[in-house]
Parts: sequence; C-alpha cells; structure tokens
Amino acid sequence: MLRVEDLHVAVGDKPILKGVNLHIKPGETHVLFGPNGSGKSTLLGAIMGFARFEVTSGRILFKGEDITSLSVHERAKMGIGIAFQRPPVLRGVSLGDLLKATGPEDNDIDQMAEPLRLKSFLERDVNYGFSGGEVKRSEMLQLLVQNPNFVLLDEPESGVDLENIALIGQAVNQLLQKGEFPGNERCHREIREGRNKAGLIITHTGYILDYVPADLGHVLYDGQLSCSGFNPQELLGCIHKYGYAHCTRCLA
Ligand SMILES: Nc1ncnc2c1ncn2[C@@H]1O[C@H](COP(=O)(O)OP(=O)(O)OP(=O)(O)O)[C@@H](O)[C@H]1O
Repeated sequence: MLRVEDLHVAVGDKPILKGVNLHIKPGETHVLFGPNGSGKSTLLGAIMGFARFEVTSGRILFKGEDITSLSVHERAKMGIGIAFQRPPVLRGVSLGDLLKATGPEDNDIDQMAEPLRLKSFLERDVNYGFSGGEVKRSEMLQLLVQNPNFVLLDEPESGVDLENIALIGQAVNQLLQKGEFPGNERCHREIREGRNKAGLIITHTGYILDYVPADLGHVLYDGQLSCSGFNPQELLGCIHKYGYAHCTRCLA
C-alpha cells in the first residue's frame, strides 16, 4: 500500500531523513520508534506531503502510484490520513462543523463522538482549550470521520491518561479495521467486505501496543531505519536493554 524508497528529506537547509526505505502492505500496522529529533514526525509529514518537508531525493508510492509531488489535499483524497503529535487550534471552527465538512452525510457524528467522550465538545472550537488527552481523542474522532485507508499516527497516546488510552486504542483499531466502533456504518461495511487498511504509528512508550496489535517495528536513528522489520514488542524490549543505537544487538 505504501512504499518509501531511499527517501531524503530536508527541513530548511538541514537534512533530516537520509535514505529511508519502508514497505507497508495492505492490512499491516507498523510501529516507529526512535530518539527525540531522529526524524519520525518528519517522515510522517513527508508521507502526508506537508510543504516544509522538502524531498531532496527518493520517492513515495501509495497504492502503486508515485505521490512524491502530489499536494496534501490530493494525498488525503487518495486515502491517507494523519493524526498530529501537536495539532493546531482552529479558532472560529467548531469541532462539529469540521467533522460534518470532512465526513459523509450518513455519519452519525453524535454517536461517533460518544465513545470518545467528545459529545459535549462538538460546539467548541477545534482544540481550543482542549487538554492534552482531549486533543488526542479529537484527532482520533476526526480520522474516524475521514475514514482513510492508510493512517499516520504521531504519538497517539502521549499525554493521555491510563483509562483513556483504551479509548484511543479502540479508535485506532477501528481505523485499522481491527474492531467495531459505534456510528460509522461505512467502516462497518468495509470491515464486512474485508478491505485492508494499514497504518504507521509513532510511539515512545509502546503503551498503545497494549491495545493495538501491530505487525512490524522499526527504529529511526539519525535519519535512517537502523533496525527494521522486527516484532514491535521484542524491539521495544531491545531498546530498553541496549538503547536505540544498539537495538539490533539482541535481534540481528
Ligand atoms: N525549521 C527547522 N530548522 C532546523 N531544524 C529543524 C527545523 N524543523 C525541524 N527541525 C529538526 O528536525 C529534527 C527532526 O524533527 P522531528 O520532529 O522529525 O523528530 P522526531 O523524531 O519526531 O522527534 P520527537 O520524538 O521529539 O517528536 C529535529 O532535530 C528538529 O529540531
């Protein structure tokens, strides 16, 4: 579904990604670990097509098509969605209006907001005054409404309290067709029809893995995938034991 080939990305004049190769097949969930500043969000931003991430060489293919020069809007229409690490506040735009504008008419927004405990937030401006955990739940709700084929999740559980991580996990599973979620009939139809969604999740702690079954894990270190294609839980254990720089030690 997604193929990243020898991707080099710069932000301003600074090279951040220095030859990333990644292949995520339909139905697969991959996890991305790595130290602060190694380029994880840069990789997600480059896949989504944000202009500040300049692809200096390499390419990104989605559903077999080279999307390297496509706009964010075109990529979103092809089925890529992103949940930000630190999403912006949108003053003057209520969450309910945003959700109505981005999703199909047959979505029951109230019903979809209920399990994420966001029904009372629909009248509020997007993310304005939301707590850290509320922002993350709002990101999940926006993605559930958009219903993309491929999701990029940047630290979905960071700042979320222990009880609400389960809600985030449930939402991620719905996005990845690993479980049901109320109010989104289109998603349920797709699950029954067996469509294969896929995703790439950045996590530092791995807490989300307690709820979301993931297939493969990678470590981004100094702009490259230094350790790639391992069981995510085992990889997490190796990072704890040997650190990011030497995590291949117990896996290679
Ligand atoms: N405009 C800029 N000019 C110079 N460096 C930048 C600019 N924007 C981002 N960077 C740098 O790019 C590097 C990669 O950032 P990125 O957000 O991708 O890291 P990350 O792996 O997601 O980190 P974290 O785990 O802390 O979220 C960081 O060192 C950051 O400071």
